[in-house]
Amino acid sequence: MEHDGRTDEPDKRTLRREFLAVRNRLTPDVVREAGGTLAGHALELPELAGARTVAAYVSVGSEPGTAALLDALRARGVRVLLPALLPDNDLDWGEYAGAGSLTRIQHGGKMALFEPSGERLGPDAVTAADAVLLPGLAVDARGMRLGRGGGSYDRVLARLERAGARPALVVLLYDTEVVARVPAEPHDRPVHAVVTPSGVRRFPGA
Ligand SMILES: Nc1nc2c(c(=O)[nH]1)N(C=O)[C@@H](CNc1ccc(C(=O)N[C@@H](CCC(=O)O)C(=O)O)cc1)CN2
Ligand SMILES: Nc1ncnc2c1ncn2[C@@H]1O[C@H](COP(=O)(O)OP(=O)(O)OP(=O)(O)O)[C@@H](O)[C@H]1O
Repeated sequence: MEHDGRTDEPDKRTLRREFLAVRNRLTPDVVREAGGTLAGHALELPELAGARTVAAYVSVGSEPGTAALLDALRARGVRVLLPALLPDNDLDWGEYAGAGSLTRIQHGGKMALFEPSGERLGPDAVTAADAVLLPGLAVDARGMRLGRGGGSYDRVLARLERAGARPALVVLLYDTEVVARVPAEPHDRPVHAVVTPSGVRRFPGA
């Protein structure tokens, strides 16, 4: 296993590759079923029960499915914001207006994403969210999240902090992705909870 030379921990790049390899072996049925179960748990979170605006994302490939969750939130009357990737990996935002309102965008060599086709609200729109649902590849006992490596959500979290916004931060993962420890850098910020198909785990120190 590769190391970053500074600690005993495997580096982020190595870990991302390992977690992605496990995800890529999941069948479409497992991915869909996990999404349905996960949506049920997420919808019971008190942080989401009172939320008027939720920043979420449209899952792709073998990410735990978010389609059921997005539609359930919208049916509740929640304003759901979805990200659109900018050239520098920062995120712009637009409102979710149903599955038909999404456009598949291939960003060069990066993964293809489904983005809102309506009005763009600007990167600061996320500061209006009462809860932010984050993608990731793993989370540890402190709530530190291993992301995809683009730094998109690191920027979102930094922007929330600058604005003095304190939304609930919830990462959506598979059970095997909740681990003892992931490497953390000074810019990394912990999340408050993780939702997996088996339930919710909170990180009180976050
Ligand atoms: N479904 C979904 N939507 C999402 C994310 C996500 O993880 N999942 N994002 C999460 O931030 C944001 C998009 N940010 C991204 C940033 C970088 C790459 C990217 O470069 N991907 C390449 C190579 C990564 C690498 O260099 O290792 C790839 O996936 O092949 C993709 C998305 C917003 N939307
Ligand atoms: N606030 C920020 N503004 C600009 N770049 C940042 C910020 N925070 C982190 N970065 C940069 O983003 C890159 C990716 O960081 P990191 O490896 O922690 O990604 P990640 O947390 O796994 O990804 P993501 O945040 O997209 O889920 C690093 O080069 C890092 O320096």
